[in-house]
Amino acid sequence: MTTRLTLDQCGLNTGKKTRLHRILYRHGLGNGTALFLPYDQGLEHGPRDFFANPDAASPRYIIRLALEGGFNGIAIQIGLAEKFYWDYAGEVPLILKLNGKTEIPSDAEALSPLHATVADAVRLGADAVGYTLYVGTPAQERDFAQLQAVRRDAQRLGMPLIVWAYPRGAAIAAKGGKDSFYAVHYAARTAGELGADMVKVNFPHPEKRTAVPAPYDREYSTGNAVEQVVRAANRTLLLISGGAKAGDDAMIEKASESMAGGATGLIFGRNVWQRPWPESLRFVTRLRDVLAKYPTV
Ligand SMILES: O=C(CO)COP(=O)(O)O
Repeated sequence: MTTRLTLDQCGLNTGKKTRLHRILYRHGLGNGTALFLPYDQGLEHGPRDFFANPDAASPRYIIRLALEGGFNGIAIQIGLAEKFYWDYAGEVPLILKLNGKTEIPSDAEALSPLHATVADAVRLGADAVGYTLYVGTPAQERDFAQLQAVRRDAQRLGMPLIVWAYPRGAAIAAKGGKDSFYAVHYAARTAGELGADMVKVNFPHPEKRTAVPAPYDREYSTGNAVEQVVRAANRTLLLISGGAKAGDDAMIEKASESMAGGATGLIFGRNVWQRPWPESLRFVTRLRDVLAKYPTV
């Protein structure tokens, strides 16, 4: 059976470990797994993401979902954190996203600029910070340098660093695309190499494994793809993201395969809040049922 990475194996300083312990064992199911509610899509994709369920345009809908759904944390940008987090402070952990961008310019040379600091996260009572790293774009060098400064502050202030590791750009497109096994596997490794405490990746698509050059075409032809991505992340806890809205059963299968592969948890946004109330809450219950089967021991 696949074992899940424990906090004690992560080599964390006291503040980071305390905060991650709070997230993983004092919230959600309290069994070491994580269910995060991301709500940065209003910036990243624009208001179009709220057309499917207009109620979700209001942070209050998200707050209600986070609380009633028993999430381990919500990931939001500084503006919403400043204006809304106090309404439910302490009841659900805050992951402050430190960088972000709109989808208006093309992603080809994507770099997500910083607009908040680790010190802001401390001031707001956050339990982690989030950083979006684009792996493989021509702007990668500047991205790595920007991440280095965040990593140092996070280390100094005892703040867990969660890296959204997104493969992007023409080079990735030529090697199977951003959801290919190659891209996701490499992105998880990259985040671990650069000092992430937790890494968020897209679900690796096994059927795209062969779209890349050797040795990927033969080395990774069998088994649970998530398991291999978890191994690539080493002592960095791994989260799998939801992606565009899909059917219930497909999402539950994705969640189960992720957890069976050793992921610490799920960070599902649109698939949760693009549903109207109370359908959204019912779907969260199904996700929690999956997590309940995979406690971290
Ligand atoms: O982490 C995420 C966005 O920040 C994932 O969101 P989605 O589940 O909507 O893809």
